[in-house]
Amino acid sequence: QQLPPGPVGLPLLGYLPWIDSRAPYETFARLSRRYGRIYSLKLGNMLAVFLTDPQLVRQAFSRPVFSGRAPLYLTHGIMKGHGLICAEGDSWREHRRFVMNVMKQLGMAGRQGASLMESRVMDRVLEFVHGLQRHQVSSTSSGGVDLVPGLRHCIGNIINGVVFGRTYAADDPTWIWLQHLLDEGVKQVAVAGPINFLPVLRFLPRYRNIMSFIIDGQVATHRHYQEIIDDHERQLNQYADNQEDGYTDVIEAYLMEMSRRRRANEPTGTFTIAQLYHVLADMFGAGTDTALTTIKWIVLYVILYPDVQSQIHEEIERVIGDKEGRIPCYATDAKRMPWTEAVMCEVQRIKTILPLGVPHGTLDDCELAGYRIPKGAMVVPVWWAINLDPTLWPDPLRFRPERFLVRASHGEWTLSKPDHFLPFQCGRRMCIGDELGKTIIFLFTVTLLQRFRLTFPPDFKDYQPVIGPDGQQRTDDMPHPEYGFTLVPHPYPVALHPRTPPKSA
Ligand code: HEM
Repeated sequence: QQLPPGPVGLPLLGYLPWIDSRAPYETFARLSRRYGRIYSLKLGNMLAVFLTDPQLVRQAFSRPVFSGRAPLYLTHGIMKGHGLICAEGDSWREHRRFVMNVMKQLGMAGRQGASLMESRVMDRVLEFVHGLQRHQVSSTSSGGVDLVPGLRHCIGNIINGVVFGRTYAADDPTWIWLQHLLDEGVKQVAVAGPINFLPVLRFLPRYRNIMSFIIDGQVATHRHYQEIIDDHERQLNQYADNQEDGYTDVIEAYLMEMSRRRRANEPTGTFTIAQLYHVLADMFGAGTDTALTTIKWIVLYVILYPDVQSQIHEEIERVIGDKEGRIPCYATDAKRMPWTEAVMCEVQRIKTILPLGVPHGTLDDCELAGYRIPKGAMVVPVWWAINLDPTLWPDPLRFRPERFLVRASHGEWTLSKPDHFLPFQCGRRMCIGDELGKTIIFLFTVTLLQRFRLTFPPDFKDYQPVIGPDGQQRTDDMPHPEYGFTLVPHPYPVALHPRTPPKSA
């Protein structure tokens, strides 16, 4: 059997010199047009296999042999396969099962936990919109507001509550530092990308500084996590008799599991404090950046498409109401708001925040689509190509939420997500925070639009709607997004026009 076809690169470097460093996803989407639905190339010494057919991604990611992570320097060399995102084998299996169960018990996963998840998320959503309502006068008259700091603070605190059992005040210096580390860390990891394939680069001064930043940041965060863990241990010792009452966050659950194993004379196995640090960092990083980035794109698109925004306003008015000020509820309102849901899906399609997904790795030699895939290969689902494939999505560069709607037998529009729409990936490693992520995105977006009409401030001209030759508005030549771990829109300010008088202003 042969390897999948693909371009030949240079010795040692492989195809690295030809990759567009600002938009690698464009390079890999372009290659798929030449080599088809599965192709391979060398990145440094590593064989990378690219999948641009969603059926092939489903097929591969459902198989145990494809459930590893690629042996990148950052995941295997720095993170040493700890935590959840970088882990493989028994440690990954045990921790994934454990964390999914904890999320369920905390009401943060699955429909059955809807009400608890709603209330935790909604507290932070209200904090966010109340903060905006206090600033709205200056925002419409001047250069607008930057929604990102408030969003990052509130979304971060949702995850903090679940993971660490604590939230921070917006001006808490520790919190400002933690957010900076995440933000900067994501950027630096992206810049350090080539080290993954050519670890020798880490000795060059440019990369040495980045590696120091990443490693020092890791040591400092772990030190902070240890203080939080110590607090939890003190609490648990104090209330040792009531441990059957259950836990309220991931740290507590983890410590209780370690103590249960010790009392039962079971080996603690892969459950160690070092491993806990990484699980906490993974959940904080994976949960905050993804949801925040998705909301940034949604807000941008509803500003660029005012008619789309008006239709969301109409739906909010009809289902939730503006005037009485009832707060939205994901569990009951989302299914009655197909247009709003379709807009969110269409944004996730047209601006895939993980255009190269989260790559997997092969744990053994195997076969896919008739080709030989060796052990230790990196397997990359090219969502950028899949989500813009004209055979799956007609006129893919047009922003058309209608593509996610079908007319039901009773004549009403309902949401319909095709099988090839997979923003949380699929199979054995599929995102464990999908329900929480969807709840956060829905509640922040809908509550914001319930209270405000959003535009750019009059003097902001970075984004201009472009009308294509067919007379339809297009957005394919908007300012270049920034690509790190996620694809982030070029920053923009927002003018907030209140739709209902704020109650307490
Ligand atoms: C819009 C929001 C989100 C998106 C688009 C998203 C997307 C993804 C994707 C594509 C993966 C890779 C799956 C794979 O390797 O096959 C992933 C993994 C993961 N996600 Fe999310 N995610 C989101 C929110 C969250 C939240 C809120 C959490 C939890 C706090 C979370 C926790 C994780 C974890 C722990 C993994 C690693 C799973 C594993 O390796 O077994 N995610 N996510």
